[in-house]
Amino acid sequence: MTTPTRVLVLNSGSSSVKYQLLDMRDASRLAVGLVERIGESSSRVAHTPLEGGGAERRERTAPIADHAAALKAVAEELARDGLGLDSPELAAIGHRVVHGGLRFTEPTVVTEEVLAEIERLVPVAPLHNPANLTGIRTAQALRPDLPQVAVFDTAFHTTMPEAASRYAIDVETADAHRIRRYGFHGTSHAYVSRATAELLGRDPSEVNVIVLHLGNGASASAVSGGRCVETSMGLTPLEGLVMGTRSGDIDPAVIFHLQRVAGMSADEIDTLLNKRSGLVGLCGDNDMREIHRRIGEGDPAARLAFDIYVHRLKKYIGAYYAVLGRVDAVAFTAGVGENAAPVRAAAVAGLEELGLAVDAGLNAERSEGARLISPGYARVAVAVVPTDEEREIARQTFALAGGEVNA
Ligand SMILES: Nc1ncnc2c1ncn2[C@@H]1O[C@H](COP(=O)(O)OP(=O)(O)O)[C@@H](O)[C@H]1O
Ligand SMILES: CC(=O)OP(=O)(O)O
Ligand SMILES: [Mg+2]
Repeated sequence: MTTPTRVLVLNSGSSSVKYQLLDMRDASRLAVGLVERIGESSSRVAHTPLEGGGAERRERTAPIADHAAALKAVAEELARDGLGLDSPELAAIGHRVVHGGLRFTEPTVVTEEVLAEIERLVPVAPLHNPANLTGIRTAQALRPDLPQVAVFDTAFHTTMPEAASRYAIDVETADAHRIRRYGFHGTSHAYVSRATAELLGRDPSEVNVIVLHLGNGASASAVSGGRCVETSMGLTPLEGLVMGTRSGDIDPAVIFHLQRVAGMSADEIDTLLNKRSGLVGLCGDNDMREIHRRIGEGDPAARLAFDIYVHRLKKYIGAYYAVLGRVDAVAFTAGVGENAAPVRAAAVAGLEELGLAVDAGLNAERSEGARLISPGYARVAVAVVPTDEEREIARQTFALAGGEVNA
């Protein structure tokens, strides 16, 4: 029998599951897909078979009640292309797990004890860890013989110095409740900071990079010589930048004020800040494409939402510049970072004195891979670097499952 070389990666979010099936002999993708709007009446399943598959992209809407049903839909889609989970070519299943606390600094083979620890962290990642757990348990039930590997969003940030990772609150209280800054999107920050060094033709150990991961959730990180020294998310993925539906930084007293004066409960405020704030709270839309369109029509609420988003981003670029002392590159990634040229231009506008500038022509271009968008004279490279959390999770999963990774 040949050695299995395929890895299935599951990235379970609060209301979606993204997946990729890869062949780790060359890290090529055999299929990619997405189940979104889980729990709504019109969930969408989009499945694209790739290399050698020969089959067409398929899309359908159907009510998918929960993550377990979503995983079943994923298994069915793969099976239709002869890529089912029963395949003997599958070597392992890799899972993105958002919160790993302080304990998980490396990819980890899932055991009952690991599951219990991920469960214990649910209160600090309520939108994410429950979905991750369901993904793992469902995959285990389908393939109990395979290693299930958890790759943690928090792992890359465990190198942050205490000056960055501690909050300035009473130490005993903080320690008793493990309150500190953990940071998230670490797989993406690690991958993109390395890819940026590669784009510059330099070793990651030599370069300082500010990574701006701007998806639905958004975070910034300062990476020095390949190690994370600061990041914008904290105890939970709520701190930092303005996001699609999350507020990012606010004065914590806003919460007490809402409790005491507006009579809101802790759960109501949690929902307000996580789901009804950010871009959606400011203008009713969390999709940057829609915001661009409305700005084009002269819509003042969309304009203000954009300005607040970019203002916060610029503050973080300045802050991380100061933290790093010397910056070699600023890298934009994820849905907004990779696609929204106006966000990139506005975030860097006026920072010429810091050596930062964007070339309008390069910024407006559309292309697949990593690319520079700064003019030749700029001291600091500004780059668009597509992230690929799934491929990175596959690489780490396969390595842990004993495979030789060539790509
Ligand atoms: N062409 C585009 N122009 C501007 N923004 C875009 C474009 N495509 C995607 N986006 C933004 O990217 C977001 C999704 O980013 P993504 O990284 O896929 O998020 P997540 O992984 O958190 O679901 C969308 O909500 C939208 O705001
Ligand atoms: C941690 C986090 O915010 O993840 P996402 O962007 O997938 O919501
Ligand atoms: Mg994402």
